Amino acid sequence: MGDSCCSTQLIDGDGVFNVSGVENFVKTVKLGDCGLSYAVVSIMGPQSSGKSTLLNHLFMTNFREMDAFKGRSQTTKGIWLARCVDIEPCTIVMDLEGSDGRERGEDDTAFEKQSALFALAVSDIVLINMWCHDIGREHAANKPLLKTVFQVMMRLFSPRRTTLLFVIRDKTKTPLENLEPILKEDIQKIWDSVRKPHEYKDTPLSEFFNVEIVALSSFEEKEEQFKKQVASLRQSFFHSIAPGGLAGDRRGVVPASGFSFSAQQIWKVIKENKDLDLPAHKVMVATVRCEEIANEKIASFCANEEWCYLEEAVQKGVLLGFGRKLSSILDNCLRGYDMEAVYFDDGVRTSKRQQLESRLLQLVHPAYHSLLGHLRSKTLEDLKVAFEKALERGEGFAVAARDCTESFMLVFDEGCKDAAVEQADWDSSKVREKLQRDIDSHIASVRSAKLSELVSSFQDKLNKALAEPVEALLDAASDDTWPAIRRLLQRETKSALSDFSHAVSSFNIDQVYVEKLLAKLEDYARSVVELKAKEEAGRILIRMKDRFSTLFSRDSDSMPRVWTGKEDIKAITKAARLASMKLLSVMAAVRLDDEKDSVENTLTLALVDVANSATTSRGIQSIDPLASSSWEDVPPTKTLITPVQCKSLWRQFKAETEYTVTQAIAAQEANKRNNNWLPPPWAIAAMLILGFNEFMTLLRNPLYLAVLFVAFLLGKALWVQLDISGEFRNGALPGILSLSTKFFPTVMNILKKLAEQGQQPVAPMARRTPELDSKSFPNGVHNSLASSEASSNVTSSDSGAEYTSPVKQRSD
Ligand SMILES: Nc1nc2c(ncn2[C@@H]2O[C@H](COP(=O)(O)OP(=O)(O)OP(=O)(O)O)[C@@H](O)[C@H]2O)c(=O)[nH]1
Repeated sequence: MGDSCCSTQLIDGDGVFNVSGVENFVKTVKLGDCGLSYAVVSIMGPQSSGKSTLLNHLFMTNFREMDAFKGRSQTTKGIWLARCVDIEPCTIVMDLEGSDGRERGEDDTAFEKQSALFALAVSDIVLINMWCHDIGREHAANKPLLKTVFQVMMRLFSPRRTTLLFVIRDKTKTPLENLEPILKEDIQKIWDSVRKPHEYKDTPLSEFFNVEIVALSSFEEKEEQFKKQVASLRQSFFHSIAPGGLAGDRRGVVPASGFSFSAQQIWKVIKENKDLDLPAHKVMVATVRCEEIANEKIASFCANEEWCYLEEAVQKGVLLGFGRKLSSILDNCLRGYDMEAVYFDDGVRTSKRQQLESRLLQLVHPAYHSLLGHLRSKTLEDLKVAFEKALERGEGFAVAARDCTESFMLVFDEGCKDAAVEQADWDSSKVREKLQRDIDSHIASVRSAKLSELVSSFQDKLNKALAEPVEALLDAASDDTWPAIRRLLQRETKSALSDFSHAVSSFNIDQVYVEKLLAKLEDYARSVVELKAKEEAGRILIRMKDRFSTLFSRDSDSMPRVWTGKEDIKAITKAARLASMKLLSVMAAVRLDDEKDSVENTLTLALVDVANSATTSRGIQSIDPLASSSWEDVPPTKTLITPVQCKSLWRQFKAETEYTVTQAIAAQEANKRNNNWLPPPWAIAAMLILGFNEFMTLLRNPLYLAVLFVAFLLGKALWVQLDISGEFRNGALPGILSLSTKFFPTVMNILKKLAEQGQQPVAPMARRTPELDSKSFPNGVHNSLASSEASSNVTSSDSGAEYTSPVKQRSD
């Protein structure tokens, strides 16, 4: 109450619109907040007809009035604007420059027409100020004005009814009831005389205008009455926008916040002398204003702290309650728009709202998208951990995979629900599909890792179960070797495959793949055997030699052989070689498929029987069956040792075992020689019979006996000193040569020692007698005794030697 307001010039005398002034005015009187609840009043009338005076009394404004004492000259130039004080709803009033202005000259009616059109376009109520005495006058001052008003009204295309309130000034004693018909007749005449467009030809005046008439006493002469009448008139402006009020027709009213822009545009169109299509104008104003409001809302949304927080938070990770919070901010923003744009054209408002909404959603979509991205990756990471734990707990792979997938897809769906913005129907299915794909690929990779782990653990088991037994079987190399290996392979493979099938059943993988894995495992088992066989084949020569020397050097009870001379070395050698060849034939090929081959026959024929055949068919060129790089009935993939390799191996084997046989033969011969030392028994018997007399003589003669004893001692000393048995260990010839060089020095040495001992005194000799046992004997005796002990130890402990030298045994 009681707010007064300075008037603002809306349009100056030169027709320039005061944009900033009006905007300022709108802000000051808070017109923008009024929506549609406001009324615009304007006043037209001849110059100096007391318009400003009337407005100031009627609305308590402060338009400039002419000083009564200075005479009647123009005070109001252009159009002025003020807010009516204390009138509800908010009413603004425009004071127009007086018509028929002497200042502009008679012909300058352009501004008059323009301002009249402007007032009609903008106002709900137009006051037409006229002198009472002009009523019924042919050349009344207001007639051209009215004509102008009616003419321009046709150009507004306006569907609204404007109130024309005729204010009759300086009323006379003639009652209004008498004046009113005359005035209405005048008005009708003017209306009729106005040229109308075809469509309005028969349109009655009442369709465009609501004509009201009021008469006031003279302000100058009857001021009190004037004031009373004005006060009464003021009452009609209260609630003027209510139906039936002076501004009751609200059609086409521009919302208050658009008033400034609307007035500006209307004036622009009028100045350009174009037709003023008010409905189109209204849409245009609505479009511009709604756009402005939408822009303001977007700007305020961008600056919204809560939104800024959300936007920043979703860059870092998942944010709970995102959808709810964002929806609420968006809702506030849209509601703000609705409130401000509510009075603008429905169609425009709605479409601008949609645009605003889609712009806002566009603005927030990246945040939503980023949130979904975080949600997706977090869900995937959580699934990985949970899946790993489930597997560690021992859950079946397929069950764990299904459960984890289901539960984490549900978590993702919940997250999507939480992130969903009410205003948008964004589709999260693409992200969901991506997550599903990621989960599937993770599970697939874990599955393949677990399967290969499983496969390799079974391979390890197979390796353990097969490698060593196969090695042992191959080492034994007999006719049953390969059948035994086949049985072993079959048994172990069967058990491994059955265990593997059971283990793999929890993976729920398709049967074809399972078959593939089983086949892989089966192949692996075979490959273990094949590899082992190959490895053993690489050591065949050592194995053959081992076997040979074992069989050759030990008897059937595994006792070391002593080559006494009775053994059939040839037969033993043959048997040992045959056994070694058996090894070769077993190792020559991999025989996992129970097929028969002729490797052994070929080898026997070519290697063992070759001597026989060579002797029998000497001179006849026979084809060597081993002169080939492949066996007749063994495929190359299964061949471990080719025939030609067998041949070369056999040659090497024979060469390297030759020495052992030679040694054995030598040992046997040496043994035989040792056993032949005494003459044959018949010779001993003959000697005893024939030499009986000499023998008896010798026994009877102690001197002969002493000589014989000394000769024996000398002989024994020579035997020991020369180590005759040792010298003959390496053969007869080297022994004889060695003995011949050592014989004389040794004899001399013994004689010298005897001579030295003979010269020494008897007493010391007698004293030293006890030591003689240990020192007077040549070193060789002790050495021989010592070495005999040592060698007996060696012989007994060195049971693993290739063979025990019979020569050595004899020396003991
Ligand atoms: N006779 C008469 N004179 C009046 C009345 N009211 C005001 N006047 C006088 O008319 C003169 C002009 O008054 P304004 O109110 O300035 O008239 P106006 O129409 O606004 O004038 P312009 O703005 O120049 O067109 C002043 O001297 C007033 O005292 C009235 O009711 N009767």
